[in-house]
Amino acid sequence: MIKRALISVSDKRGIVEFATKLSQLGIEILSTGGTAKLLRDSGLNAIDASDVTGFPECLDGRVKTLHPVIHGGILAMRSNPHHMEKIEQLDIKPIDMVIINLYPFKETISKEDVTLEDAVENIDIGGPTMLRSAAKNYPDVTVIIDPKDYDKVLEEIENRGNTTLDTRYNLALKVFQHTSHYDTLIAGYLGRGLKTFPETLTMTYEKVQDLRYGENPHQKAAFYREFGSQAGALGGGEQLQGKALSFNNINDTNGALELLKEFDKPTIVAVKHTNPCGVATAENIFEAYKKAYEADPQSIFGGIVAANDQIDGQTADMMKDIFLEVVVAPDFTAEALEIFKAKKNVRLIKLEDIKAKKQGYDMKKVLGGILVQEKDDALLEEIKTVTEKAPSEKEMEDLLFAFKVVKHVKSNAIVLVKDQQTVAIGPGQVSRIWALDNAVKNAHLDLKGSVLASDAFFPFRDCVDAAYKAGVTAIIQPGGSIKDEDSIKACNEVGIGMVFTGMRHFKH
Ligand SMILES: NC(=O)c1ncn([C@@H]2O[C@H](COP(=O)(O)O)[C@@H](O)[C@H]2O)c1NC=O
Repeated sequence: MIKRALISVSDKRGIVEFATKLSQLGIEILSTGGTAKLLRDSGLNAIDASDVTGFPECLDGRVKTLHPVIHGGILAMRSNPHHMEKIEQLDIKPIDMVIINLYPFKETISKEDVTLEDAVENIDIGGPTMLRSAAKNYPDVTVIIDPKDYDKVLEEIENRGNTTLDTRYNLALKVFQHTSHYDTLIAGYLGRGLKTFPETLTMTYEKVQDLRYGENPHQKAAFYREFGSQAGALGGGEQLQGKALSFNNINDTNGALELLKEFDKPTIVAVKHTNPCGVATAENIFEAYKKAYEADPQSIFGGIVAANDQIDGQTADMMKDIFLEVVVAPDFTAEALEIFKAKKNVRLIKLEDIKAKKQGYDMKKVLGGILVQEKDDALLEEIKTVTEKAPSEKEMEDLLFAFKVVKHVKSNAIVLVKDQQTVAIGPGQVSRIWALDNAVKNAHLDLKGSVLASDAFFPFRDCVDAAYKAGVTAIIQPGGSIKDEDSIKACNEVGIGMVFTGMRHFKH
């Protein structure tokens, strides 16, 4: 039977209605300062926690409920005669239900002008302490952290005088999930800007949505977002059309966005299975799309297209000729939206700040652990010409374009570019020459006069020889192989200009 409840809430929405029902059910209500006042002002009979503890609330509310009379009342195991004898001796009365929500720490640190003092003052101490006491003693105590649970709990009390053990267990679990989320936000805020990797790593995410399935239909999945600004991330976008995003849509679109952020001029990135299949820069987004499409008209089918400028009617008109899973852009003209109406299955995402770069770490789940590293947000250390011939200015522009793209292709990766357009991409091979051979073999455009980028050094001269055969005139690569001289010699023999960047970009 629930006889006494303690209510202490920061977010007071719905609490008067809930407390009124509890009161009508004959449950005695204890409460803290602001909550008690609200309940009394609403005509309810609420006993101040300070009257129960015999201690006034003090230190600007830092100490209200931190007292053995409160915690003994919550923690005493009703099935343990020693506990019950003890609390009786100490004149502590059981508290059977605890209804709490915490100081708004997350909302406070979300404010742009938040000060450290403000944030610290919004770290709730007494609330989580009571929540933990009540959740630990779930066999006897009902604990509510979420107003969404008010109705279910009321229904059970109305029907049987108490909640079920099952409900109390689930509410307790919810509490520990909530308090660990709350504490992780605090640790994250206080540790913000630290460049070291902490001894223990706690992360917290909030569910955005359940997904229909994961990478494959037999895998269940959900999408979670991290705390903080979603600027430039998919979570900050607005879906204008189409079915809900799938697991693969989110993963692929993310891959497209990361690559797109390398460019300022109007650029299109088309992605398939997280690898780019066509990337192009042009004077406007239509020309860029045309070039990205022509780079590989086969693979773009069913792919993801990301644009860093508004999609207009002309571009939408061309896009509608094939099936695309997702089109993400900072905006769409009214004409473009009208055209896409005929292609209901295309998911359109408006992401205004698509160029915004994200800080933070990269993480990769491995069996039994997680790898954490800084984001790969640099491009190169230097540009050093290592051959007799230096690349021309135009070749240099294309080399840099190619190096930006190859950075985002799964290793081993080779990218060929001509006129700011990928003309061949060789992703994810276990041998570098295979990546090059695949790129050349599957190219849709003429490779004569193209330039080549490699994500890591050439272990042998074979890549230079194959590149020359394909029509490549200049190469960009990190350098650093003990056989660099062999590749340089191969370039000099055929008049290819090669530059080293001093920076490798493996991506797996
Ligand atoms: N210090 C304490 O003993 C204490 N006990 C409860 N609180 C919190 O005080 C808030 C409610 O305060 P009020 O009822 O005065 O508006 C709740 O968010 C509750 O979690 C406390 N405040 C923070 O630590």
